Amino acid sequence: MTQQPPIAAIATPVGEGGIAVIRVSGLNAIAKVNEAFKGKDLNTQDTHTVHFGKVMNKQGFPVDEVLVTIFRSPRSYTGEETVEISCHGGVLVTQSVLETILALGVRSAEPGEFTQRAFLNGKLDLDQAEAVADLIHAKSSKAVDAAHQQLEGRLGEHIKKFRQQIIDATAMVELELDFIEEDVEFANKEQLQKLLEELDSEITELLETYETGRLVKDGVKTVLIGRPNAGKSTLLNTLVGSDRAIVTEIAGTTRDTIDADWSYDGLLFKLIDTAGLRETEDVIEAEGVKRSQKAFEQADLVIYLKDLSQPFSDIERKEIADFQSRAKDTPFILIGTKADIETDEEWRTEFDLKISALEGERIKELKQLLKDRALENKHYDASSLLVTSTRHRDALQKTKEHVQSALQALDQGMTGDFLSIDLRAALKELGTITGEITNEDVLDSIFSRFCIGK
Ligand SMILES: Nc1nc2c(c(=O)[nH]1)N(C=O)[C@@H](CNc1ccc(C(=O)N[C@@H](CCC(=O)O)C(=O)O)cc1)CN2
Ligand SMILES: Nc1nc2c(ncn2[C@@H]2O[C@H](COP(=O)(O)OP(=O)(O)OP(=O)(O)O)[C@@H](O)[C@H]2O)c(=O)[nH]1
Ligand SMILES: [K+]
Repeated sequence: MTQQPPIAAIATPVGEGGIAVIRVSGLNAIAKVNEAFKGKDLNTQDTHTVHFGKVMNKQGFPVDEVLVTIFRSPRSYTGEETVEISCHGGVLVTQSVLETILALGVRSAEPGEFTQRAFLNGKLDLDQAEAVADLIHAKSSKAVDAAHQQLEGRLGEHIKKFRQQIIDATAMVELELDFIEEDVEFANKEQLQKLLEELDSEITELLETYETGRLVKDGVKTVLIGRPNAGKSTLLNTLVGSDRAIVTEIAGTTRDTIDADWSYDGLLFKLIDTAGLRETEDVIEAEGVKRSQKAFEQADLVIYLKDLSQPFSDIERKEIADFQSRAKDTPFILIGTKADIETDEEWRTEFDLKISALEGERIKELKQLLKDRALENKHYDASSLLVTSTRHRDALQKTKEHVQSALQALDQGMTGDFLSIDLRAALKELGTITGEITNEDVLDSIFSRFCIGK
């Protein structure tokens, strides 16, 4: 393992806290920190041991009382020699300790640089490094589960299995190339075809988890639409449990879309309250209605709200039917609101649910309905592996295309070298997921998502 020059950063959030941690990793990190440490000689201490002492500045004054943990290479998160300094959690104290270390000739770490080093040192595959960022950014418990699965290497295991299958297929192709004269080709062909078809369907199966994975990781974009005064803002406030959106009896109160995060049963919903739909002369309101339409188009889940205290006009019926058909595969939920107000209207329309946000009627049922519909037709169980990143999905998609192209070549009786080209390309795509094959740009875009100190 080659160790790079040492880097340092505060690994805990900036702010007042009980303690804060400064991380130092790289060549001679222990000796470096030891220069500023008053206590035991850190140079002679074992890996994974903790030591009490003081950090002293160049003028010989104590900066803080600390606990220092040392990790000897390669047994650390980064694989490099690493020191963690736990100091008192004040903003200024923490900054002073960091500056004391930087003054020893240690460079400030870039965002994600520790994890990047862990990747370069083979401690983590690229997909695992990405999972670290996902874990940190996770906003729901299902997103945490998915990131943990990936961090544990579950995606990597699948990729490694696919790789082995392709290598096996390549070996068969090459065998055929060697014995082309001896007519072993035919016996092999069926076996090879079976292997590639299996691979194709396994990749497809993994790819199919992406739709769920995306919802779990990014949240379900849930758009509330309907006529002015239908009760959209009231419902949003009821769900999130605070007065996020302004509610008044004036139709046309909500002028712009309003976003609020709401979690239910481990799933994150990104609720979007929209301006009530109507023709309007008001330019601001008209722009709001335009934005409502846009939000609708990007939705993962649509809730159309209809005020049950108002008669149902034909225009409204048409509008609903229109939205429903435009929603296509996006789940569409029709909710009757203000069920607490009596009406003698005969409802010819099937509502999924009739609620009263004001009285809290059937809100529990609504929450469950939202969750069920959001994940309908999507197999989800907490232990299953999900593809959650577009980068992985794209690479898997390309792998699949190469495998299919190999199958086609086989079917058309093309020679082995054609198959080899496809198989090699498939292998390369898989390698980009785990990071065996990568480039500067990909790494930059991945690690720049991290915070400093990770
Ligand atoms: N204080 C602290 N807490 C932390 C981290 C850290 O770096 N420091 N982590 C960072 O994100 C996570 C834990 N990840 C870690 C992964 C590996 C090793 C490590 O020392 N690995 C050695 C030894 C393993 C062993 O003894 O079995 C190794 O891999 O060889 C440490 C932390 C979360 N909590
Ligand atoms: N009785 C009753 N009134 C409700 C209920 N939900 C909302 N309202 C009232 O209906 C009016 C409009 O509610 P909003 O939540 O502002 O409706 P909106 O659909 O967001 O309205 P716009 O911003 O105009 O699009 C307010 O006076 C609410 O108090 C309900 O369940 N029952
Ligand atoms: K209103």
